[in-house]
Amino acid sequence: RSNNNSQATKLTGEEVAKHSSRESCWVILHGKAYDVTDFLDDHPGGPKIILKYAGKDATEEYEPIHPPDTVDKFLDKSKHLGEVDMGTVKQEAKEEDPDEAERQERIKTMPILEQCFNLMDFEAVAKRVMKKSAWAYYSSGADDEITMRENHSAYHKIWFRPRILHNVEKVDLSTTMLGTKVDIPFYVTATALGKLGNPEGEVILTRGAKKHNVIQMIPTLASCSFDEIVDAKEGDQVQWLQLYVNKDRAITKRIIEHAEKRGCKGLFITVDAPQLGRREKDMRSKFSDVGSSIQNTGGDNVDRSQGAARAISSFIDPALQWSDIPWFLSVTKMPIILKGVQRVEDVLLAISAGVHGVVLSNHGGRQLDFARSGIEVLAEVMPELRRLGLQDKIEIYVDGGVRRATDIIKAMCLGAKGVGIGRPFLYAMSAYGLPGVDRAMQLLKDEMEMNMRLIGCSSIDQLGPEFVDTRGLSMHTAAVPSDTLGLNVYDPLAGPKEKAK
Ligand SMILES: Cc1cc2c(cc1C)[n+](S(=O)(=O)[O-])c1c(=O)[nH]c(=O)nc-1n2C[C@H](O)[C@H](O)[C@H](O)COP(=O)(O)O
Repeated sequence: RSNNNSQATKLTGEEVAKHSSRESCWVILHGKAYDVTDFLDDHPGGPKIILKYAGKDATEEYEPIHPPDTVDKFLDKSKHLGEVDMGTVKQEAKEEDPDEAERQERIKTMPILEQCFNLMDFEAVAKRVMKKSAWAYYSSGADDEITMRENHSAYHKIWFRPRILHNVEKVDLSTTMLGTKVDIPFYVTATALGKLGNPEGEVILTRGAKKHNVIQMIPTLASCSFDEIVDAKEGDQVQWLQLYVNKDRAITKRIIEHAEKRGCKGLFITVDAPQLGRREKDMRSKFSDVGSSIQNTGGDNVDRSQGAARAISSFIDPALQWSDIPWFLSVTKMPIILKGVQRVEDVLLAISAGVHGVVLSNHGGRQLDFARSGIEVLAEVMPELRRLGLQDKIEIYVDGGVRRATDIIKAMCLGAKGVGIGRPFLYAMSAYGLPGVDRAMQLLKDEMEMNMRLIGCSSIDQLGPEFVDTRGLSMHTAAVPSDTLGLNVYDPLAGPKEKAK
C-alpha cells in the first residue's frame, strides 16, 4: 500500500504490476484495480487482450469498447481491489502511431463545418481526421464490400416521375413511426462503439435526435452504457432498443425488461448477424484485439486478430429461430421489429409470427456480401403485401446507403414507414461532434423540403409508387472491384515461347 498518508488505503502501481500473469492478473481501469484472473476465459474478447495489459493501466484500450458499468455488471465485487495511487503507476510508452502526427496536422487543416453541404462531405472529412482503427471499424463492409456499395448505388437505379401544378407552398415532412410522431421519416439506426469516433459516444446522437425530433435506436454494443444514453434523452424524446440476442436468455430478458422500464418504445431484434461478418478493413486495422472464441479456428496460438467486431460479439446466439419469437412477445409489451429481413417470404413469416415491423436491411453491407439492398427488397415486398391485402399489418423500414433526402423519398414512395441512417451520423459525430450531427440532420431536412416540392407533394402521405420508376432496380451492375487476388496469382496458359524451354 502507498505509504504517503493521504494515499494510505491506495494500492501502488508497483503492487499491481506484480500481478501480470495468467495465474494472477490484475488490471487498472479508471484509477481502480481489479483482479480479473478468474474472468480471463469468460472475456468475450478472449484472454489475450486482457493479458496484454496485465499489471498495467488498461483504461485507454478499454474505454471505447466497454460501457462504463461493464465491470460493475460482470465482475464480482470481491475482485474489485480498490483505488490505485496513479502517481505510482508507470505509464506505458504509448505505441507510437506513425500516423498520429500527420493526423493531428490533418485535423488542424480540416474543413470548417459550414463547408459540409451533404452527408458524403462528412464521410470525406471523417476519413481524413479519424484514427485508422476507428475509421476502419465504421467504414468497413463484409468481404469485398459489394453489398455496402450496392446499398447506395441501388438508389441511383430509381428515377422520379414528378407531377406538376400542385400547391406545394407548405410542406409537412412529419410522419409517425410505431405510433411516435417524428419531424422527418428517418431514425438514427444502431451502430456499435460510438466512442471509437468521439469520446462522448452515443449520447451525442441522443442530443442530435432530440434537436430534430427523430428517434434514436440504442445499440446493444454501445460504448456508452444503456442508462447513460437513456439519461441523456430529454422530455418525451423517444428511443428504441436494438437487441443482439444472448445465448443466455436470462441476460436478454433482463435487458428487455430494463429497456421497457426505462421507456423504450420499440425492440429491434437483429436477425441478420448470427455471426458478425468478416470486415477485412476492421481486421487489418491497428485494433489488434484478439477475436472472440466464436471465431476460434484452433488453439490459442492462432493469431485471431479479428478487429473490434469479432472481439465483442461472441455472446450472440446463432441458434435464434422463428420458434423463439413467441417468447419475445411474452416478455415485453414493446412493439417487436425484426431488423435485417432480406426477402418477402420472411416478411410474411414475420406477419404470421405477430411481430409489429421489420427493417429490410443487410446491416450496412457488414454481414452477407451479395445480399440485396434494403430498397430493392422493399420494391419486392410491398407489391406482394398489397396483393395479399397485408400492407397495413406491419410497419416496414429500410436502411443501408441512405445519403440523400431523395433516397428517403424513394423509400417512402415504395411504401417504407421510415428509413434508418447509420454511418453518416457516425462520421458527422466523429468529425464535428454534436454540431456535426445537428448540421447533417438539418441538411437532410432542407433537401427533403426542396425535393418534396419538386416532385409535387406537400406531405408524406401523398408519396406513392406512381412517383418512381424502378425498372432498373434489379440490374446488379455493382462496381465489382477487379479480382485482385485472382489476377495476382493467375497463371495464364504457358505460351509457345514458354514451351520452347
Ligand atoms: C456502420 C455500422 C453499422 C452497424 C454497426 C456498426 C457500424 C459501425 N453495428 S455492428 O458493430 O454490430 O456491425 C450494428 C449493431 O451493433 N447492431 C445492428 O443491429 N446493426 C449494426 N449496424 C448496422 C446498422 O444498424 C445499419 O443497418 C447500417 O448502418 C445502415 O447502413 P448505413 O450505415 O449505410 O446507413
